[in-house]
Amino acid sequence: MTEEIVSSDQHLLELRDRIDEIDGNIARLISERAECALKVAEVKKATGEDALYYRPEREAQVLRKAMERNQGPLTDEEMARLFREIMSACLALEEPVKVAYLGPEGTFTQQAALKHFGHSAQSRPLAVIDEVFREVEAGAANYGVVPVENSTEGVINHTLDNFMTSNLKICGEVELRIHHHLMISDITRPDAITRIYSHAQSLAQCRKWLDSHYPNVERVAVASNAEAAKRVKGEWNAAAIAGDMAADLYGLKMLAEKIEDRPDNSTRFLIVGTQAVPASSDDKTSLMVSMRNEPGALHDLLEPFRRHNVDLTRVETRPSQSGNWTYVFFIDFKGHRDTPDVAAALKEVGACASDMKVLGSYPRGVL
Ligand SMILES: C=C(O[C@@H]1C=C(C(=O)O)C=C[C@H]1O)C(=O)O
Repeated sequence: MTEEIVSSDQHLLELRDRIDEIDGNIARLISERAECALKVAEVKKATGEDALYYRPEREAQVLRKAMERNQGPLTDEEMARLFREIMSACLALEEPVKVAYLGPEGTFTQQAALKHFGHSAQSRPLAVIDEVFREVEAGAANYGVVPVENSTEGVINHTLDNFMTSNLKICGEVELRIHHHLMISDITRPDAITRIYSHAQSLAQCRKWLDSHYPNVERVAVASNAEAAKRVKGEWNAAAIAGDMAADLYGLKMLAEKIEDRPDNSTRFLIVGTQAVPASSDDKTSLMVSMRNEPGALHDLLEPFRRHNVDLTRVETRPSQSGNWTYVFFIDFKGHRDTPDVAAALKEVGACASDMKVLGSYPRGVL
């Protein structure tokens, strides 16, 4: 018995010694990698004032390689997440990247910003989507993160409409699985809830769950689900629907977890900036087009994509801001604008459109 304990203790010590040794090696290699990144910064600086330190296409390639190389036991996603943070720290050594996101703190957009840029980025919450665009246009932030579509509730019109007046480009996308929880504060009486706060989108994504569990409770739409979490702090008869980050931030208790109606509920976010991103070999392009209001216009618009084998991933229509009953199409497709098939399709669409703007070619979301 005692002998067994001694030998398992001994085994544990040996394994921990081995882990210490491996950690030493990892630390040395990470430092070596960071030295390399600093040298890359010098090369970039030599290109002049407007040197671009953050390179979305290269980061996507590094993450994809981390996943391809992985042989377990960690999952590919877990491995990529670790590399995400290493790169984030290396980039911060070159030049800390400044990111504006649709706040306040604790929103899913903040979670998306962290997922895309890692924790070494300097991030700043802004109150509305327009402000995120303005902050990047003014150069106060290098990039902005805004939601663009939800798998249950559809498009976020405000984001699309901003592209009609803004010159910003899309530099990346990030997808996030959205889990909503019903949460309460220390003073809330669970049996006396008369009001549930959340963002309108989140209330809509949990509509069926609310209908069956809280059919007679008032649903109050507020500016964000972080704001909902904040309000619940001081109310004994209210609950909020929000995500994990908001619960942590405001120290709330979960009353029911993962209450979204669809288990695959996810939101896609865009990274907006001023740079044109080179091809990463697995890219998407977003396009904004207006057509003359005549028969067959939509067919003429889509036909070149079919002919050049370009795979459309999304088509949205928004009323144009220049006249009644005229429309702007937002089209996403696979491929980079510099590749021959995409370039040929774009040229033909441009010839029949009354107006066309390529919003950006960017790496497909990796994580
Ligand atoms: C090191 C570079 O700069 C940044 C940091 C990267 C990294 O740590 O791998 C990758 C791309 C850039 O955002 C580079 O451009 O290669």
